Amino acid sequence: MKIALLGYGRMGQTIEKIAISRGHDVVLKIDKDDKDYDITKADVAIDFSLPSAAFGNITNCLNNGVPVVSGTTGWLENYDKALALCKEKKGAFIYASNFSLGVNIFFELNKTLAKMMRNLKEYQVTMEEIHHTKKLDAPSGTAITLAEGVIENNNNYNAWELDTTNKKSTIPIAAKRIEDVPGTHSVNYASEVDTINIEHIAHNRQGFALGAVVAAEWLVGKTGVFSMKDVLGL
Ligand SMILES: NC(=O)C1=CN([C@@H]2O[C@H](COP(=O)(O)OP(=O)(O)OC[C@H]3O[C@@H](n4cnc5c(N)ncnc54)[C@H](O)[C@@H]3O)[C@@H](O)[C@H]2O)C=CC1
Ligand SMILES: O=C(O)C1=N[C@H](C(=O)O)C[C@H](O)C1
Repeated sequence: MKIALLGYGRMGQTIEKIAISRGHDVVLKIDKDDKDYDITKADVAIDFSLPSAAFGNITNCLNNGVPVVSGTTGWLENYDKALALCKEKKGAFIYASNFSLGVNIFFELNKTLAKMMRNLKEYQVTMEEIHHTKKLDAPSGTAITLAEGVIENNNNYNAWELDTTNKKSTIPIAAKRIEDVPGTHSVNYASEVDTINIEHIAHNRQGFALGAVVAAEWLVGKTGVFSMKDVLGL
């Protein structure tokens, strides 16, 4: 497969190594100063760029009939427009806040736990995410997906907020920034007598990168908007 990398930073470079090891050709490596390139050289594009750049990159792919996988976080105010464009152009698109197999299993575990806690009013949920100091967005896309997973499955909660909140129906998300941490997420249900805690710790970026390449392999030849749940059959 001919792959275009849109964003050649920490993730773009990790994805390149994994793509090559799986027999793919990286035909374009696009970063912030690359403007005039022909995206149709690629069979599929993988976007890990910046919150401010992702929507433009996705739009360019969909307008040119190139399937696109995006892992960039912090651009979701434009997500519905990307879906509409994908439908209009009969294109192929996957966004995931986290492409790792482990986190996608963790997402399902989070939803199951949220259902189990529905009638247990003595517990209050909080979330924490820890990332490296270069991260631009907070809370992380993964933490937002986790919060949405609780809200959809537990009607004691209807919103999330960064840091603290006074409302019992709002999930507080603490975002910590510590040098070199690839990504740690925890969901905690605390009562007077105990705490139930589930946690995912990424040890490096390999899992995110492998998931993005597997998603790209899966997407080529399909039409529609998909999620990692579709790719992994979860
Ligand atoms: N969904 C997932 O599994 C994961 C998502 N991420 C997200 O991916 C994004 C990138 O993360 P990193 O690689 O760590 O960041 P990074 O800062 O190392 O790389 C981003 C690169 O995009 C470049 N860029 C800027 N404007 C661009 C444009 N118009 N087109 C193409 N590239 C452009 C930057 O110059 C930079 O080299 C972030 O939003 C991060 O939250 C990161 C890891 C996993
Ligand atoms: O910026 C990162 O590094 C990461 N971003 C994603 C997010 O915002 O959830 C995924 C992962 O945690 C690493």
